[in-house]
Amino acid sequence: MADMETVQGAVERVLFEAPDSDYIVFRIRREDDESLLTVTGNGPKPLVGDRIEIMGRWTQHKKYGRQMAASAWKRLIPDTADGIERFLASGAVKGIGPSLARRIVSAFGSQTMAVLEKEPKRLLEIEGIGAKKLAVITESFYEEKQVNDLALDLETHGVSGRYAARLVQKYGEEALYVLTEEPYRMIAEIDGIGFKTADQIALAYGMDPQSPERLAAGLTYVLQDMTQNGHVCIPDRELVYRASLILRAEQLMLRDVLTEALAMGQLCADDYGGETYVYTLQAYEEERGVAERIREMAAYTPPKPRRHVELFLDRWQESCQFQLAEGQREAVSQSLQSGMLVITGGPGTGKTTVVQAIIRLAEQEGLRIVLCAPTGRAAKRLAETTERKAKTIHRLLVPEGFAGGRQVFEYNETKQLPADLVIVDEVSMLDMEMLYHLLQALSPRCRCILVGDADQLPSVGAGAVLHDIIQSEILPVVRLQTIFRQKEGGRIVTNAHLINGGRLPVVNEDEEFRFVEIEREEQGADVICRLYAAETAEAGDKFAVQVLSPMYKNPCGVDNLNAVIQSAVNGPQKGKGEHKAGKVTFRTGDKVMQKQNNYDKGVFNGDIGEIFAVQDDIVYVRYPEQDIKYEGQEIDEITLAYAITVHKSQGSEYHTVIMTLVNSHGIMLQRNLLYTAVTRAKGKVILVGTKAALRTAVQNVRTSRRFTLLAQRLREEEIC
Ligand SMILES: Nc1ncnc2c1ncn2[C@@H]1O[C@H](COP(=O)(O)OP(=O)(O)OP(=O)(O)O)[C@@H](O)[C@H]1O
Repeated sequence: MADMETVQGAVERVLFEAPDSDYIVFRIRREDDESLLTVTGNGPKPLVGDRIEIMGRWTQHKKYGRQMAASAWKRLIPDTADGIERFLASGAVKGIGPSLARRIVSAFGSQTMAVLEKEPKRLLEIEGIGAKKLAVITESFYEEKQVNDLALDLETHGVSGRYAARLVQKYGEEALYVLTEEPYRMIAEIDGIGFKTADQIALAYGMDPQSPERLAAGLTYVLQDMTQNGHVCIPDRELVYRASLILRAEQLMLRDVLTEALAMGQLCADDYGGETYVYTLQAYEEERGVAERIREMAAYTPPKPRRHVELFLDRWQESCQFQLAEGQREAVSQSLQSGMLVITGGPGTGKTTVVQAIIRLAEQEGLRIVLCAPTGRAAKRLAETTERKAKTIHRLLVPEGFAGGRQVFEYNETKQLPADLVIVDEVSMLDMEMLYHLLQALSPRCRCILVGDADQLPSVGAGAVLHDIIQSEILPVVRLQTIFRQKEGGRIVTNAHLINGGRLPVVNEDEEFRFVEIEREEQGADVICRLYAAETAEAGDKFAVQVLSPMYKNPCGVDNLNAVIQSAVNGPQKGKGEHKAGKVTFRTGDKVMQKQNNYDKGVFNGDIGEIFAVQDDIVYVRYPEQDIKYEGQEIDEITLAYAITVHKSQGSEYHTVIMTLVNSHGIMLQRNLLYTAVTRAKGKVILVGTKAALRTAVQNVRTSRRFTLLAQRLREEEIC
């Protein structure tokens, strides 16, 4: 381009770094005339002292005068002995630290870089460098050079150079080939590159926007994105339509590419009710596998218990000094005689009591019992209420890494769990993938009992398995309806049932269930902040109080609530450790939540802890079970958790729940969302918002439909 210029110089100072992008401003001293120059642009942050070459355009800043708006920069190999020593001492080349850098440069002077590049064997002359060290140094030097060259190439194509290191690490010398010929491979093969980035790169490197590779990658992206939103499959028309919007491509061409992908076995599809539903291979296998196993289990009738169940129940009732309700008796008597049984009921309807009785009976029968739940918190509670061991399904199956992008477990269809009865609690949180792996690991003679509340929000992962299983009517389902809990939490329980029945909760009759009305939404965050501070002070424990909101945005959304509460209860203070990560600043004392499962660290999506130390770019978090250290990029896995979404609160319990309900939450004002929020509280609920929003939430039974054919497969309807 005509007005582009190239300037070389050494970086003097980094003046500004944007917190949420790679935009930076820095100053260099030019090599040609020794003058200072301010450079602005997006790209990898150079180190002070780096010798760099900048490609850019001159601009005139109103206040700061003449600057260069860089479109790209690359690190140049330093050319003075001093610069080379600084470069080597910076750790840029593996195996060389400050003292070795000094020795090397004093031996080769300004020729050091030429030696490293062309005659690396001469490094053996230096004390402390043997054959092994030489190999490390040469390899690292070569890689550094490759990364640098590739970063420039990316930048000149208008793509951030920050991907260069990962690309070189994965593809080595093939990196440029992948960028130009097979860019969509990066989605599956490079961490942190999704469809959008790969597509940006592909287009920048000249990919035809209508090319079949691009359209196929786009279709898979839309399909996977739908799965992230809870769908197991998607009608082909909707898939093609959505993809056409994202890719700006013709629907007719997309349809051809879809037909080809189906013919090649890259995607799967089934027809039902005049509609074609498209699946990823994995989702297809899982849905069919789950349906097949459930049908087998439904057909299995286990041997009768040796003990007389009615007699057992009479004795058991004596020990707990109350009469079991009919539904509860039915659940216990069916428990050992069904291959698979569902027990569902709202809060306080006696599910735990039934599970305790079933365990006792099964123990007397000498059965090997396994207790599990979808999340760590649910498993922990199950262990507490039953006084037995309980694990997450994931831990129970023993993860053994990944194969072909899929989790592999020690227990599976070939090696089955040593169990005669598996009880799964909190099954509303169970998604298709986890249920698939669990069912694969059960032997044909193992019974399985699913316990949960079908009116809770569906799982975060894909599917609506509890709902589908109940709807299919192929398994015995015991519905517990009598509410037993009367003492603490009684008002919460009755109100939860009122909400679930479409009636307004009884509020402000006592301290247990309050409604704090606000006139303007802008007031909401301050009101909630004051309530949060007062409630945590009263409870003496910040984990006992949880603020919930249906969504992230808006003045009463999670993001703003966290910002307001954090600045009120844990603002900046001299000596208090801080780490800035994008728009959020984490401080010692902050309540934080893990956003995704991290099996290596043993910390899971939704786990809540407290930051107990911050050091540079290391954040230490104390969880109830263990302390975890987050370093560098890992810090992206946590977020502030003074307020969290209702979805993230699923499966957790708190003493006090403060929940916002305002009109701008719009379509998120849903009955099962409010019901889920309210049932998280054991001691107190405080709703903050408007009566109109509360009414809308109670009346709105519209929940977003999830595309799945599990119920139809279970009923063996015609699917082809
Ligand atoms: N048949 C019954 N008669 C009287 N009290 C009962 C009966 N069944 C259970 N309870 C009592 O009711 C309370 C709630 O029961 P339980 O904990 O089993 O319900 P739950 O459905 O598991 O509740 P949640 O889902 O809220 O944990 C307990 O104190 C329990 O002892």
